[in-house]
Amino acid sequence: MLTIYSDSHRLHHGQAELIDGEMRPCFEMPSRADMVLARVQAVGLGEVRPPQAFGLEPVLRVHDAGFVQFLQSAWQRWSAAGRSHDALPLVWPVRRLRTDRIPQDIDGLLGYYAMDAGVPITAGTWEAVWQSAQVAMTGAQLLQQGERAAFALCRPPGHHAARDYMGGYCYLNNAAIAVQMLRDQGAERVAVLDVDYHHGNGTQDIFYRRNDVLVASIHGDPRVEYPYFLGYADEIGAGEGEGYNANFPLPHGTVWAAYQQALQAACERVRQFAPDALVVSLGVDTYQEDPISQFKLSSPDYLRMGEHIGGLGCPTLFVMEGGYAVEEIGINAVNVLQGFESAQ
Ligand SMILES: NCCCCCC(=O)NO
Ligand SMILES: [Zn+2]
Repeated sequence: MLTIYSDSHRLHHGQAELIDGEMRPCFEMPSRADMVLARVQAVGLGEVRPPQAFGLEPVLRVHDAGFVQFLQSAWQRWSAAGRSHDALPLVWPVRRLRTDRIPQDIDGLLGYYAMDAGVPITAGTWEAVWQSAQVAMTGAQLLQQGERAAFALCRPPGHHAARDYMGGYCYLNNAAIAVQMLRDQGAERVAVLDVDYHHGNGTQDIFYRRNDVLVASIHGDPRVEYPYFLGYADEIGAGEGEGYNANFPLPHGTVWAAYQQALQAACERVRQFAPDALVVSLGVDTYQEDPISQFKLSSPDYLRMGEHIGGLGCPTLFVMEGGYAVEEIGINAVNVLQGFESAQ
């Protein structure tokens, strides 16, 4: 399987995130991608290629132009306010505050365009985010060119980013951008299977009213897990998109036996949708040792996960999302890819 990777990811390394009521070192760190790349190379998964350059147009097929412009200019605005540490929001527009007016001040803009305090912006963030999206688009192009599968080793991740907001370590929605590129290049129907521990609120939001993209997600129950405010089973899509969104929330402590049942149900939804291509949001924070997550999958379970996905028989683009047990992230992510290949 081909891997697409850009070393530009290390330009983004937030110093701290607000978690459990205190500022702690960011879990989303450069070594995550280094460990996955090392495992790809150690097992000889296949060639590792740099991303192609696709420009802004495909990004603007998914994201709001004002949001993208904010991402491009946020560090400069933050620096112009005399600050040299990471940019973080300090206020958010919750219920009955106005969002029909966009603030001009950087602190107002950060809150307007962020859903949480998990998205530090540094001097190199935009370049890293930009290249991460190019990595995903390159993967989409490889599928269009006939590859059965490809692995977009994206960092930062993307599935919490919606059309016009960032959050949960995500800035641009790499998987959604790849989906839209596949649609624009001829795929009639594209399915997204999100196996990250956290609900991909951004991906759901982007495609919620559409029937050309099925989004199926297995994740921690939002009653007790981030992102808390989306990801319930009764979110089935709206308008033309009704019936094209499927959430499979699971409780803390979920082990493979229960996870597998949800995965089989999600795969059945994909099978029924009969997509021309499948994009897998591959987070491995479902791992039993993950520091911020509460499922209990073991490393061999990821081989099984890959087999289930391979059994769908679709051209598949894997897009790296979360996973914070850095020592095992490479083993677990590549196990999915090797399990997939064994089922081809
Ligand atoms: N700081 C709150 C938790 C952020 C979750 C990031 C993630 O892994 N999403 O898939
Ligand atoms: Zn996650």
